[in-house]
Amino acid sequence: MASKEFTYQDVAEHNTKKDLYVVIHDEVYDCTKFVDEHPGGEEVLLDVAGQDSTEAFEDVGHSDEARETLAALKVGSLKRQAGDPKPKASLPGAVTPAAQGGGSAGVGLYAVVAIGGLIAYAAYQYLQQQQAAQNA
Ligand code: HEM
Repeated sequence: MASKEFTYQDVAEHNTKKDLYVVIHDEVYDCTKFVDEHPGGEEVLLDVAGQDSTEAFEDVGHSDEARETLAALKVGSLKRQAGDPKPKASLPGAVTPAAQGGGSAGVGLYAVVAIGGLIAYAAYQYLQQQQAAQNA
């Protein structure tokens, strides 16, 4: 199978029904011949023509058969360059957890552990007192 490298700009040029490339999981697929056969209709493919359609493809929950069809349409892989749209999983401008002060999740976790510890300690103390009271 061809393993040509495409830039996002290369793929973006193939954005018509007669020449339709899409990017899914950073691989490039030529859906030109498939667009008329797509059980989900041609519209959805035209909507994502020349773009990253990873999210659209995954949201539908395509079958293994669909994934096999997809594999057969592969023409190469995507070569990301600076300034390209980010992979669909992280939306443009989205704040990454690290930039958001990655500590916050950790602090929350510490708080849960600390509170859990306090509760356990209080329960232990309480039981000790109960036992002491019984033995008295
Ligand atoms: C580009 C490669 C794609 C391939 C090879 C593909 C293939 C298929 C196949 C084989 C089915 C039949 C059901 C199944 O086996 O899961 C299907 C259904 C469907 N596809 Fe795609 N698909 C592609 C892209 C997309 C995209 C980008 C969308 C965007 C939303 C989409 C939307 C749908 C929908 C909505 C159905 C359900 C149709 C129904 O059950 O009535 N597909 N696709």
